[in-house]
Amino acid sequence: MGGSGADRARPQGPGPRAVFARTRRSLEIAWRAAPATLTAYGLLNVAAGLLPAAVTLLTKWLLDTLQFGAQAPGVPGALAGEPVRVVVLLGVCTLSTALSGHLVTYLGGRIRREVGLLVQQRLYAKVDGLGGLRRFEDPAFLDRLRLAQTSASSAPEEIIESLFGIVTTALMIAGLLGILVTISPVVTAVTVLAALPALFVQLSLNRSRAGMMWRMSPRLRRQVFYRALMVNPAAIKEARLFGAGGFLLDRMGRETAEVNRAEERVDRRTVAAHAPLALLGALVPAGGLVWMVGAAVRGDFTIGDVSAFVAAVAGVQSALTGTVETLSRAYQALLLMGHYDDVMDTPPDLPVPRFPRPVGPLRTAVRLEDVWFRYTDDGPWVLRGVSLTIPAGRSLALVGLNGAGKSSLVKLLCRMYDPTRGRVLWDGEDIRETDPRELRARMSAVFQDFMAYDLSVRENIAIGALEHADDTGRIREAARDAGADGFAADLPSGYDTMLSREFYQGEADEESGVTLSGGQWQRLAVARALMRRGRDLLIVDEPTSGLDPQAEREVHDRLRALRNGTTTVLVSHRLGAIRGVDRIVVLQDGRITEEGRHAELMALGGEYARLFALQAEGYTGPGEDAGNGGTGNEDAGPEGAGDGDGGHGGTGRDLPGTASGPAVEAIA
Ligand SMILES: Nc1ncnc2c1ncn2[C@@H]1O[C@H](COP(=O)(O)OP(=O)(O)OP(=O)(O)O)[C@@H](O)[C@H]1O
Repeated sequence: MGGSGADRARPQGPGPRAVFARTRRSLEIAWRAAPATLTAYGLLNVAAGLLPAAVTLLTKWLLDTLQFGAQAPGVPGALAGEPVRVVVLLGVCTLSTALSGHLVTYLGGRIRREVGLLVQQRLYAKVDGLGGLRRFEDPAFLDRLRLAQTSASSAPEEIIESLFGIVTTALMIAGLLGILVTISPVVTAVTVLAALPALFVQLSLNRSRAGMMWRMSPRLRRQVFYRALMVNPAAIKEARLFGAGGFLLDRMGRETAEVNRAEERVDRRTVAAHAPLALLGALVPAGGLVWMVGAAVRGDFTIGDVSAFVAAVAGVQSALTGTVETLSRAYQALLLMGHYDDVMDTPPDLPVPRFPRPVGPLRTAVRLEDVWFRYTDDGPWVLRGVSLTIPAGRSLALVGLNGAGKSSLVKLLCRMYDPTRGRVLWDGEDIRETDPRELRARMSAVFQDFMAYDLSVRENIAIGALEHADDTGRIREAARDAGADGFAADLPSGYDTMLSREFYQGEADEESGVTLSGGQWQRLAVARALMRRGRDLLIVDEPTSGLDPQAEREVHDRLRALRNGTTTVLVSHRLGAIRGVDRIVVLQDGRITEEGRHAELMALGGEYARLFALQAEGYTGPGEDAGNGGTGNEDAGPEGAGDGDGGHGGTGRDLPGTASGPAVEAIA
């Protein structure tokens, strides 16, 4: 979050270099996305800029020709005394003006769509390529990313539109002023001078509006956050039970009111500044017109001059107003483009060497060598000098209380982060020397906070190994192994049934989804991991926390069979389920405190034996001294404080009183 407070205090107006760089980037994107459309758009804008002056001039010539015939002053030879030719030209120009407006809008839309697509692709390819997780836990980066997501597809197109808009109005103003100068340099000077205050006042108002929007943006985002909470099913459950709806509504209302007050202040200043400007804007042309008419009556000006004056003054004024609006939009778009640039220029959090070492099949071991890890530079150590060997083909279980560092260790194994100190070795090679994608291709995993995708059952499983997405046999086998085949086959469209908690497309639509239970989602997550069969390392972080006793038994049996020969790292609070692994490692406060087979650790009588005994008491019912009233049993039991992790904990991580779980079987 560092520095964001100070940054918030002022709108970060882009300097000239940033304006140039962002405009150039926008043009480059538009050129990549739609070169022909961009060229046509540019040419049409130039034409649109020149046409008003042409119409004004032709009108003047027409009137002068009607008044003076072939002797009309200033009318070119071919048109002199030829009002029909002038009318035809005037018609062509008027028609072109009308058509060019529509064409510019159409081409602008095309550019917007093409640019939006390209920018979206680039932004999300960048996000996908960031490699690790660190950036996604940095609030400042997330904030920028959110802004880039909402604005990135529109900002480049708006910058281009503004750029061409400014070119158009500049041409228009230059053309009209050119005509005015030929009529009267004094009138021209007065018109320009009268328009300048409006320009400066508008620019200053724009800046203060942009500043207000910038200062209000955290409030706007919090407002969106409260709004989302009020319709989020998970949040609604709690809001209903705790009666927190009013609290959220009140918070949302307060944020909105604060934003409204700030907008109101800027609106009032705008009105106050505009009143004298409007007066000036009306008086100058009116005064000029009175003077022109008087001079025309005296014979100093022709009727064509008067008509050209009226059209030119009105044209210049409206063009200047348009420029101000365009500049204001450009300013906003340039600010937003800055967020996109920031995201695009973010370096990856996991450096990948230019020539990464290939990751071969695991032959000897994965090894952690004196690994120290913390999530932020000033945060507490989560792992403190962990050294650990996971021999190829063997299974290892990580055990420890909540917050001991088990999941963090797993994330280091998958190279979601690099250790702060120490090394993780794959067959002796530091995994920092490898490409994380290649490394992860050698692994499969079920994470504690697994994903539930609003896709079909088939797709939910196939995501584990998309190269086999069409292999129905493999998908069904993975589902069977995870205990998901039974309920999946019974769904309305079997494996093609859409699973959804959010999308609904109407009663008759097959796309509208079926909602699964927490445990069913978890079985799909296990099936997804099992789709990647034959990988070198299988990581299973709390695979059965939401499963019913029967499914838990089945999944553990299957995992036991699968880990035969597969290098496996298993994290579980169900100590009975992991007692069969080759090695159990106890983590306490980021350090390894015990290590060995189940029997060895039980004989040691340390932390593992204590946790195992506590859990056994839970399963054997209200024993003489089981659990209640003991010493700090809220923390001591591995399940005691486990709810709430990753949004999926809490769903029966332990099932006290059930008589058929593997833990019971193991302990009995
Ligand atoms: N993304 C993160 N950013 C900062 N701190 C984190 C992050 N993830 C975990 N931690 C902290 O790291 C410590 C270890 O967490 P970790 O999830 O590794 O524990 P665990 O042993 O897996 O716990 P549990 O049994 O509850 O799953 C905790 O103190 C936690 O608050």
